[in-house]
Amino acid sequence: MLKGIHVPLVTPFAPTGTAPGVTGEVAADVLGKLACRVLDEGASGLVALGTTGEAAALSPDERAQVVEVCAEVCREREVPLTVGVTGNDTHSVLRALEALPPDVTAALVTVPYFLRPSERGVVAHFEALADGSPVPLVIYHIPYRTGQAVSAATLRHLGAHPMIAGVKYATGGVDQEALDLLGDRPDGFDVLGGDDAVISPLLAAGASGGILASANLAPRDFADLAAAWDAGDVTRARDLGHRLTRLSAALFAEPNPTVIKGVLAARGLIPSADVRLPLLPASEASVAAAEALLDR
Ligand SMILES: O=C(O)C1=N[C@H](C(=O)O)C[C@H](O)C1
Repeated sequence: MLKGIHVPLVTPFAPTGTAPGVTGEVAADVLGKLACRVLDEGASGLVALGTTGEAAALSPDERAQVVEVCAEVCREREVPLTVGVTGNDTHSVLRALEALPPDVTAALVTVPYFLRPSERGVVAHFEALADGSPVPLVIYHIPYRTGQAVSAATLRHLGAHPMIAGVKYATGGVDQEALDLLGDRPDGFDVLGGDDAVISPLLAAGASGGILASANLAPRDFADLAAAWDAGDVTRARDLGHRLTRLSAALFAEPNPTVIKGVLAARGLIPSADVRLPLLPASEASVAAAEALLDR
């Protein structure tokens, strides 16, 4: 269901010029333009309310506004819209899923964080969500943030549920569990890379695509990378992959999405590089280093 490169859009804010970490309102018109730009350049779909979109720092009204803007663009372009839904208690996540507006293709749901339930608890959580959700789920597996291990066997078990469409796999590398999962995944269950710097080897190992913050800046290159691995064009894929890994490392030199917003603002694509507390804007040096790689 979700192949290719899906872009978790940043949330652009109107400039205030007050204090670092304090921003103006969501620049909805600019968000719409960013959405069109990444799709024009080859992205397969959009992700609203990802970590990159600073979802946790948006008010409920702002979250609804972001989803509305993205949904309108996805509707016009007939591409999938995935919406991030976070939370670590089953009932409130289920309520949030039930409240999703129409036009949402899938919900990106984080493995319950901080609580560290057993893996059986994780399975019970996702089965309860999948049984009640109006849209298919993509499991967001990011153990270095959630503190929760989930094995390939557990993901494979969950992937057999008809309402669990895939996993955004972000364990920090291409580990044995990733290869185990990619070597034997349920029919119709997509594995999407979620660690930008290792997307190339994950695609080489058989991932269906990626949800990549770096694609806010280089959508065409990431789309080409996915297409090259898909077509078996190993020489091109390796070359692109090596270059994009360096770019992603530079874009993640400071907490995401601060460097990406710095570069987007420097290029006039968003009105300010502002991020909301507890994030602080990236340093000029990090933005300049990323820009230099992007220019190459
Ligand atoms: O917002 C997302 O979705 C992503 N967030 C990750 C992060 O902030 O660590 C990075 C990934 O590229 C996509």
